[in-house]
This record gives sequence, structure tokens and C-alpha cells, in this order.
Amino acid sequence: MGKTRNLLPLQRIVVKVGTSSLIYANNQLNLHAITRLALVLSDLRNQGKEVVLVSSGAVGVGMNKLRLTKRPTVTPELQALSAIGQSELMGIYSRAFGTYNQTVAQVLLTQDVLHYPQSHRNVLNTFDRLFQLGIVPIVNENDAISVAEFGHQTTFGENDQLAATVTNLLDADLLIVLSDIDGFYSANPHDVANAQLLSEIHQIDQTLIKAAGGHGSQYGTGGMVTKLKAAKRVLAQQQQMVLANGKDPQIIYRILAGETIGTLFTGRQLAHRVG
Ligand SMILES: Nc1ncnc2c1ncn2[C@@H]1O[C@H](COP(=O)(O)OP(=O)(O)O)[C@@H](O)[C@H]1O
Ligand SMILES: N[C@@H](CCC(=O)OP(=O)(O)O)C(=O)O
Repeated sequence: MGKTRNLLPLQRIVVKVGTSSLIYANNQLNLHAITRLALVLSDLRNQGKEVVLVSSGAVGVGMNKLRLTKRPTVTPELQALSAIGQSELMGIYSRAFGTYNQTVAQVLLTQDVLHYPQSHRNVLNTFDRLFQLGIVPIVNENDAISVAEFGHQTTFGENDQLAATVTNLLDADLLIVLSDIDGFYSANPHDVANAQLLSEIHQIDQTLIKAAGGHGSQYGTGGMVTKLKAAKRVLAQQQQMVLANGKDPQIIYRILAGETIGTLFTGRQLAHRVG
């Protein structure tokens, strides 16, 4: 066996999947990714792990439903699309997980869970009970009601930081961020041909933030800057995050087995062991 990572213990895992992993560039659903994700996460549940899925895709699925090819920019339009897409998305997940006898639950969050102690307690109680019941919570931002206004900032704005917040809140052992790219590179590989994949990152500094240039996918909102912000939140709480390609969600098994794959964000300097 080659070089592996020592990520243990891995009992509570948050997996974030971006729009680019769920929807093809032609605006159609990536059924392979969705069904594989359902299989892997249901299987991890069967192994006794506590699994949370943070899924983007409400706006993308809404666009697909209304046959729109260009992402709108006006807030009420985006909110309406997310409302249309979110219920559709949950239906798709419910059927996909149902194939493996796995029940899912929808949890829609706003930043209120961070700012109001009662909301904070309530959401923790909900997750605790869902874990006890053996259910996989599927989390998204409550896009239809989230606002970004002075004095009442309820929106996360995108799901990378939402996923990091959930990882913090639940004191999870690992956040896996699945995207359309193999990990974090020294520059955007779509712009710079010889960009290098960084296997391990211990600290988010200005050089890295500069390397996270460019935009994200057509239907998502995140891009790499938000993944770095998420990693920063995770590192601040001495937790760990792996950014990897969600093309085949079975990659989750390889990550959990400690394979050196994607980019690991960890505060631990000696995360490798040679097996
Ligand atoms: N340094 C970098 N390393 C990797 N990808 C980068 C980097 N800088 C920018 N990107 C871009 O970020 C994209 C992934 O972000 P995004 O499309 O928002 O994914 P998701 O939908 O999974 O959130 C990549 O496809 C790539 O074009
Ligand atoms: N709440 C939005 C998430 C948007 C978002 O962050 O998208 P992505 O960059 O693909 O993770 C949705 O479901 O469409």
C-alpha cells in the first residue's frame, strides 16, 4: 500500500455536493451522480456512520424544470426557482435513497441558526433526533426566505460555507466537498495549463486566495473562493475537509479509506502514514 492519510476517527461525516456535480452543462440531471451518491451515503449509514448531505441544485433543478438556460440574476426570480427546484430535488433524492431503503429528511437553514440561541438549540435537537432515527438529513439554504440586508443577514449566499457551518455545528469529523474538479490547484486549471494539484493545505493565506480565481460553474454560485472560506471555518474549529471530484461519488469510499486523493485541508501537520 502507498501513502495514505490518517483521518480517523470518521463517525460523523458531512458531504457537500455542488450544482456542477448534479447537473450537466446542458442543464440536464446527472442521474449517475445522484443515484451513486444515494447508494454510497445509504451504505455508510448501514455501516453505522452519521451522514449529512448538503446539496445545492435547487436553482439548477428549477431552471431545468422551467427549461431556462441562463441563470437569472433578479432575487425574487432566483427565490421562486429555488422553491420550484428544491421540492423537485427532494423528490429525486427521496426516490434515489428509497431504492436502498434509506429515509431522508429535508433541513432548510438560514444564518439564524448561528445568531439566535433558540434556533441554534432547535436545529441541533432536530439533527440529533434524525441521527437517532437513522435518517440522512439533506440540507440546503432556505433560499426562498433568506435575505441579505443590513441588520438581518439570514443568507449564507452559497452552500460551501453553509456546509462548513453545518460541520461546525454538528462537530463532524470530516467535511467532504464534491465539486467538478479534482481538488484545489495552484491556479484555475481551466485558465492555466500547468496548474498543480495541492494535496494538503494547512492554512488559508492570501497566495491561496489569489490562486482561487475565476468563476464557478454555470448554474452554481460558489467557485473556489467560497471553498477556501469554507475550509477556513473548518480549520478554525480544528476540523478537516477534503475537496475532491464528485464525478463518481464512490470516491467517498476512497477518501474515507485515507487515500491521498483531492485536497485535504487539515490543521494536523503529520496527516500521512505509510501503510
Ligand atoms: N485554484 C483553483 N483550483 C481548482 N478550481 C478552481 C480554482 N480557481 C477557480 N476554480 C474553478 O472553480 C470551479 C469549481 O467551482 P464551482 O463550479 O462553483 O463548483 P461547485 O458547483 O461544485 O460549487 C472549477 O471548475 C474551476 O473552474
Ligand atoms: N442554495 C443554492 C445553492 C447555490 C450554490 O452554492 O451552488 P454551488 O456553488 O453549486 O454549491 C441552490 O440550491 O441552488
